[in-house]
Amino acid sequence: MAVNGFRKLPSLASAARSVLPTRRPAARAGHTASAEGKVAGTGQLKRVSVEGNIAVGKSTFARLLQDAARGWEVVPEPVSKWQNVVADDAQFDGLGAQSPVSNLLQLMYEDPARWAYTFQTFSCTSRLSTQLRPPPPGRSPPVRVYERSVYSDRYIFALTMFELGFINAAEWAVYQNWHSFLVEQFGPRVQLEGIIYLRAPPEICMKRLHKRGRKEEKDIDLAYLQKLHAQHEKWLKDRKTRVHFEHLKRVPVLVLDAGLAFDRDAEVQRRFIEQVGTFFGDL
Ligand SMILES: Nc1ncnc2c1ncn2[C@@H]1O[C@H](COP(=O)(O)OP(=O)(O)OP(=O)(O)O)[C@@H](O)[C@H]1O
Ligand SMILES: Nc1nc(=O)c2ncn([C@H]3C[C@H](O)[C@@H](CO)O3)c2[nH]1
Repeated sequence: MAVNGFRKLPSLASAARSVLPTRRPAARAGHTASAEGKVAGTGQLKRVSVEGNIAVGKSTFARLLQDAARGWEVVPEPVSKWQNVVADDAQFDGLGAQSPVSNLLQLMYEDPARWAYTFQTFSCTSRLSTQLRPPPPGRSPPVRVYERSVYSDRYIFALTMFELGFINAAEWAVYQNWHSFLVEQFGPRVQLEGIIYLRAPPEICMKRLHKRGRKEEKDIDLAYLQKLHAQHEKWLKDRKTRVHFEHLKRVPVLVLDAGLAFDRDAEVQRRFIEQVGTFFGDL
């Protein structure tokens, strides 16, 4: 039975109240070509994450960037890994694929008090491996754009799960120790040179979430999106979240108004690409 733990547990309610060939017309306008040149000229890989609330449009925006300039490579969030957790010793099906043992995303939404900690350890390691993955052969893109990062794993989601009581004090201490240790071990390889914050009211995210209709998310309520929104604002707009990595304290953040129709309005797309190009160029 899919009972939504986020609604069921009282702690939530109370806590929550308190680059490829240029293809698109926007890119053909010439903005990305010059922006791309600026970045490419530095000869150094820049790593940027796109952050924002659930369903704000990160994947949609990432596709826009991917299509905009040859030197921008988008690395998607590894959601399907969370939906299809495979054990190392899993059996192979007749077609040579490993059978998934569970859908951790669904478990986490159904019973967050039981699964939030497990989810955060898995989401974070899968993000780490995504961030460490080398570029495709023959391509050394000047800008890699990640959908979320090991930093939002901690400073948005794990922190929220702790504040809502779904991760207990012992689990939170273990997670933080483990996160700091791993991130410090990988050092510059998992650092970000910039962050793009797609910012929109939670009510808009709720509408988009319903429009997308991902089955695991069907019972997410507005209070949860409001809580995540406040966490994003504190970290990326007010810069009041206490972060534990020196480079992250100074990382430049580009805030974009994601309430706009950047999914279909060519003028908004052109403006966003131009702003992003300038931002990348300045990193
Ligand atoms: N600017 C926009 N205006 C209206 N609808 C949008 C906009 N951007 C995205 N959408 C729609 O909103 C839904 C969610 O978008 P998308 O999957 O890109 O979100 P996301 O931020 O990547 O989600 P998640 O947090 O789950 O990774 C999709 O149905 C998409 O078509
Ligand atoms: N608890 C939790 N921790 C995370 O680090 C995290 N990252 C993403 N998500 C959820 C949001 C979308 O439903 C879906 C796809 O983004 O996965 C997370 N949930």
